[in-house]
Amino acid sequence: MILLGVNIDHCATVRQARYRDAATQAGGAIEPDPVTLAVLAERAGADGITVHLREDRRHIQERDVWRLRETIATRLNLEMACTPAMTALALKLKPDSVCLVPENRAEVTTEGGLDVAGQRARVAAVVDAMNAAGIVTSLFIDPDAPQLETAAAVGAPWVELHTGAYANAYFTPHRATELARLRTGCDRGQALGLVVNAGHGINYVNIAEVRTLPHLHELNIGHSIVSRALFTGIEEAVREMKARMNA
Ligand SMILES: CC(=O)[C@@H](O)[C@H](O)COP(=O)(O)O
Ligand SMILES: NCC(=O)COP(=O)(O)O
Repeated sequence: MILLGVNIDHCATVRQARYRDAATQAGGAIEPDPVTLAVLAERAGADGITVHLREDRRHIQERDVWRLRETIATRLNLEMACTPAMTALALKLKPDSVCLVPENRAEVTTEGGLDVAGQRARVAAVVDAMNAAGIVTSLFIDPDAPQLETAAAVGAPWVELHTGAYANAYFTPHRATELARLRTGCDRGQALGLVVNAGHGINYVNIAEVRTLPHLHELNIGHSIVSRALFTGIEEAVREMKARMNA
């Protein structure tokens, strides 16, 4: 069975919608509360909760991650940039796992995978710190051989394959090529002894193909689940995705 990590970032996007900068953000936007959403998602069968604490705090705030740590019953997966500040925060927070992701303030969303091969020493230092603290590290990478091989070489136990290129290509002639690229990545990750997760842009339509990828441990899905929850409620949105993942 493939596990489901529910990313609740975009509940916080709605909450922050009226706050343009850190000064007003601190003014106490309180609803919709991401922690409440996380608890309801768990009640509906979420196997874990994922949040991306971005440096620009466009959605999830630091106070959210501390409240999640105290409240949720499943697993807390903290997505973070490879920075000293985020490493220090994670070592204090002690999430069940961290997922190292690329970040830049100009991006609309996470546009590509972390270039592990191009910054091996920087990534290895964070992985070593997390390994020493007993925190599982996942690397959010494109499904390509140099990234997968470097992920294994730096001692990361998990990878999360970026499914965004496939999701964006779904209605184009490139869809089959991107799915094949992911399939090859899953096989290579398994062969390298890595736990293989996947995420970004997975929805209630493309899940029918994503679920056929081999060796999948967990899918991290957020935007489509939160979007559907606006109409059906989070519990039904989570139940429906779990049913489709494992149909
Ligand atoms: C790393 C990843 O794919 C998700 O966490 C994604 O970043 C969702 O958050 P954003 O929409 O802010 O990128
Ligand atoms: N790492 C992917 C994730 O957590 C959720 O991405 P999305 O479903 O919001 O695109």
